[in-house]
Amino acid sequence: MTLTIGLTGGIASGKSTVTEMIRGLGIPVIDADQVARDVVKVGEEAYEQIIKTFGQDILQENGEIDRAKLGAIVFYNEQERKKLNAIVHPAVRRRMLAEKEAYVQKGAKTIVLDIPLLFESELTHLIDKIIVVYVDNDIQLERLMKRNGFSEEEALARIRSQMPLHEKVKKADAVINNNGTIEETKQQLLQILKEWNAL
Ligand SMILES: CC(C)(COP(=O)(O)OP(=O)(O)OC[C@H]1O[C@@H](n2cnc3c(N)ncnc32)[C@H](O)[C@@H]1O)[C@@H](O)C(=O)NCCC(=O)NCCS
Ligand SMILES: Nc1ncnc2c1ncn2[C@@H]1O[C@H](COP(=O)(O)OP(=O)(O)OP(=O)(O)O)[C@@H](O)[C@H]1O
Repeated sequence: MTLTIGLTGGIASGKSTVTEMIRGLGIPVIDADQVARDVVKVGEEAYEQIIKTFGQDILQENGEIDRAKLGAIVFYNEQERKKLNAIVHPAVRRRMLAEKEAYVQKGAKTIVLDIPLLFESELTHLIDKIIVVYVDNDIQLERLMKRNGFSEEEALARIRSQMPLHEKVKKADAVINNNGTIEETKQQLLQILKEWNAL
């Protein structure tokens, strides 16, 4: 039996930092942000639907989707965001399920699915246990502005487009508090994986 762990949190709460650690332990990770990029590549069905819905203006000169332009639309307008989610999420769900099955077939002991919108996009049925990576609001804002070079307004638009982190914490089987140092975060991760016999 494979243990499937869902790793979630808020934007810039530290999911990628934690998945790096998990990969370092030899546990496979499927990254929903990466899958969401793959399913909108030129020629994919979701790519065509995005152009139909948002027009040619959101394309770069080489025909690829201009993510900054699309982000500037969807993170400021809930209706537009819902339209994009309705196109991208079903394709993400299908591919995540297929990738997960491939690891299960190979007999992996543990798999981690890194899904920022785990609760928002109805993917909880894919997993057995949920870890939420938590940070305080002010630290999240500061790290997001620093990492992406966003203004406070740009960062807040993204944070506000997600379920509040304290609500995600209530739905978690385990919480990693990432307010502290990277080492403190790693110790919490190891403790959880040991408790779940996931190593
Ligand atoms: C709007 C897009 C083009 C912006 O791309 P960009 O390269 O700037 O951001 P990236 O994809 O790396 O996402 C960064 C973070 O933004 C947050 N985020 C992304 N999409 C959404 C969304 N629809 N709603 C809320 N938060 C989101 C997540 O925390 C994610 O980790 C892109 O995020 C997208 O296509 N989103 C829709 C698909 C989706 O929901 N992806 C999330 C995982 S399923
Ligand atoms: N404990 C920590 N101490 C200091 N900086 C940290 C810590 N954890 C993460 N960071 C930094 O905060 C930023 C956000 O972390 P990370 O990219 O892991 O978040 P994420 O949840 O994967 O974000 P996204 O949802 O956008 O994919 C990064 O620049 C990372 O280097």
